[in-house]
Amino acid sequence: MSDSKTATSAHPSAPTGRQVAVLGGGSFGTAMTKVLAENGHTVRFWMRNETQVEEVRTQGTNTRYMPDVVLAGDIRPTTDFREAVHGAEAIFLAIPSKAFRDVIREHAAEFEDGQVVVSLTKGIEKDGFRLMSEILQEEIPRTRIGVLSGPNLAQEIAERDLTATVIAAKEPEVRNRVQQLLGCDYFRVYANVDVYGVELAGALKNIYAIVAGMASALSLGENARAMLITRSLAEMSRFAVSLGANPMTFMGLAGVGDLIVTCTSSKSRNFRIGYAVGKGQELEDAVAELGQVAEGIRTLQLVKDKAEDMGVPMPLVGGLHKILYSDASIHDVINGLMTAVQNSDVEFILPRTLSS
Ligand SMILES: NC(=O)c1ccc[n+]([C@@H]2O[C@H](COP(=O)([O-])OP(=O)(O)OC[C@H]3O[C@@H](n4cnc5c(N)ncnc54)[C@H](O)[C@@H]3O)[C@@H](O)[C@H]2O)c1
Ligand SMILES: O=P(O)(O)OC[C@H](O)CO
Repeated sequence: MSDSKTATSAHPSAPTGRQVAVLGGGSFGTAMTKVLAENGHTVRFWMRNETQVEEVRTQGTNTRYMPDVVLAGDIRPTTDFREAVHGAEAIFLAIPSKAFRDVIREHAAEFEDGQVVVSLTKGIEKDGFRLMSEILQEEIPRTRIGVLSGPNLAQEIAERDLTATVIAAKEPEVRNRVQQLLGCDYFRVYANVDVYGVELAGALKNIYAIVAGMASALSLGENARAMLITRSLAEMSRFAVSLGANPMTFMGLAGVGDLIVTCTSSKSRNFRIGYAVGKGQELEDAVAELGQVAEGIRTLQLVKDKAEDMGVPMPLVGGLHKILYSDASIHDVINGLMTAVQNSDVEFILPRTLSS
């Protein structure tokens, strides 16, 4: 947290009588709980660790994940899943992608018909390349599903820094409800119907944040950073469009917005992993030191395989994979990228003609 700020809660708004649930007691679950509680809603906050529940209940803190944050309002931490979701009009899931399906499957019977269930998770499942909304659709089709994604560093939201996000859902009622529940004077919620594009953008940008962290560690310069972010956008939208996403989604907050923040901020865990590796640290050591999830590492492997299967050129993904898993030197990979065939800038104007 920056020195000049405190993340103590504002006086919560008057109680609204609305009941919501947040599942997952890490950084983002804590930040979203804080927003919802400050907005006057009753928040059932589910996590698996009883000690953490006790700390939230008695101190209003979650020091393992957000050491400087004090929570206020009607927050009911619990390890009891049913108690958390029963009667909640909206359920927000901040569980890492690796555990997402297991948690939902184990508790599928506890969700109620028509409940609004919103994934906050920015990752992809290994088997079948499923996004979290697809897992929800498969495991709990009785519910109404949405996805929230955007330039949303948990720490800044907890500090009430001005932030915007995107709720993507097919049903207008789901979009409207989430906008009402979460929106406030420091948190704006925009709407989109391209669920797949919004969700895939959130997962893909984590890969490029690792690359950007490395570039920062090597002091490659501001021109290089602009090149990297822009070519990342070209690459991730090329991949997503080939899977059916709307290219215009990548012009929005969930696309270029999230890419910018994650590729430029040392508050991003993915960026920090790239920075550490760029400074010479082993990947496993960097991950262990972080102690929180950096989804981009898993996503990189899955996207590389999928892109190769589909024949979609992704030179930045390929280059990062070589650095992390084939012992290629960062300088050799950069040299390879810089001397590859020079292709078109915006592929929607001048189509890419070569596969390099
Ligand atoms: N932190 C952010 O700024 C941020 C912003 C937007 C989206 N997200 C996304 O939210 C998701 C969660 O991220 P985070 O920042 O909260 O991660 P985190 O590492 O801070 O916390 C993860 C939480 O998930 C819990 N968890 C892990 N496995 C579990 C299981 N099997 N059952 C129950 N709980 C389990 C952990 O105990 C921990 O409380 C990620 O997909 C991330 O990309 C994070
Ligand atoms: O800390 P990261 O790298 O997981 O990024 C957090 C958010 O996704 C930024 O929008």
